[in-house]
Amino acid sequence: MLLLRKISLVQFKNYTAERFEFNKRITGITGRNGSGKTNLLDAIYYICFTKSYFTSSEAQNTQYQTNGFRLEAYMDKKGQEGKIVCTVKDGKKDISLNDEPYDRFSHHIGKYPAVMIAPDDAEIILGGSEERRKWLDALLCQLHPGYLDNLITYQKILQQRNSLLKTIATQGGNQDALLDVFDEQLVYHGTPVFEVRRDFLPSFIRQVQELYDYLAGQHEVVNIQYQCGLHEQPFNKLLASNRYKDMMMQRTTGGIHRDDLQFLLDDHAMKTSASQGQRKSFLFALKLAQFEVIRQHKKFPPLLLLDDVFEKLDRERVSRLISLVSGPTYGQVFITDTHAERLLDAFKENEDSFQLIKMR
Ligand SMILES: Nc1ncnc2c1ncn2[C@@H]1O[C@H](COP(=O)(O)OP(=O)(O)OP(=O)(O)O)[C@@H](O)[C@H]1O
Repeated sequence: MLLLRKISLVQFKNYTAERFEFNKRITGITGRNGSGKTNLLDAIYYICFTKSYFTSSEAQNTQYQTNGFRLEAYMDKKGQEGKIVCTVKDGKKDISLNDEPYDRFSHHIGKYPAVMIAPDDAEIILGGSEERRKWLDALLCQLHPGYLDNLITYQKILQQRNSLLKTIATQGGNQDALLDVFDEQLVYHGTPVFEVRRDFLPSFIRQVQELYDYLAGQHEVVNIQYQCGLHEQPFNKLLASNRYKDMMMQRTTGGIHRDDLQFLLDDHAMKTSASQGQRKSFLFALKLAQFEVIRQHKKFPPLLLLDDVFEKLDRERVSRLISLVSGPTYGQVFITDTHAERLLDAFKENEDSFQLIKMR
């Protein structure tokens, strides 16, 4: 079992200095709008992923008029204590586990897995392909240790290749040899990313379907299609055949950075055809299936962070969700709501494992 025992937040968003202790499996967090419920979930997400769920800007995570923040958390993973400290000061970020600083933050990710379900998640369906890649990558890097390193290196090489393409366009000259080197590196780091994405989806979609049917209370066929140029040809061939076009466009037009996922409901694009309720059910199914694969892979349940679910789902779906997450396969759950009574009522059958935190 993975349990977050306590966390302290200093100058993190609206928290000047605050400590929270968690002694039950399920923690309800209540308080008025803007009182910091989501920010507390985000701090928990931060110590698991070394970054905020909501923003990549550390300035936005830092309390206004200050120059940094500090998060300190104590985790219990299968009986072993882990002290995680994240600090950002004057733009410099440090993360340590049990007082050992990390050289690369990517090495922390996956050690303390978590799944967040938040209102903005609709962007996974409605937004651009980047949103879907971000979601998939955040999941896969918790399962495959080398995945994130490959992805980071791939992005760096991609940037270098794109600036070389710009230089060629403005200054001319033959840079085929250097492009060959970049291509080789893109293939080396990009192909394993493609293979992990491709192999992951078929079994994942079965879990999404099961959860969708359960939450929606009816059967509708959902599907995820993985769109990638590497289905048709190996990466080196794709880059070679695109080279002329890339030089014209001054950017790399094919590769795993262009991948997308097509979400389907009864064979129609979810983005344009599904109702709001169907989209919400799908998103929850997607996130809970994510939870399930991580649980099976790690052999313990990740933390589950549920933000504002009462506002997002109708009563029936909420009660199915609550009975699911109260069940034995779930671990520590954090759930926010503006109404304390609604939380107490939802978990009244689990009151022995339920703790309520009230924000001031
Ligand atoms: N960098 C920051 N410095 C100080 N305060 C911040 C910062 N970023 C956000 N806040 C404040 O945090 C508050 C929002 O907190 P949060 O989103 O956690 O509220 P909430 O309790 O989840 O609200 P709701 O019920 O509306 O979802 C706002 O009052 C906002 O001004």
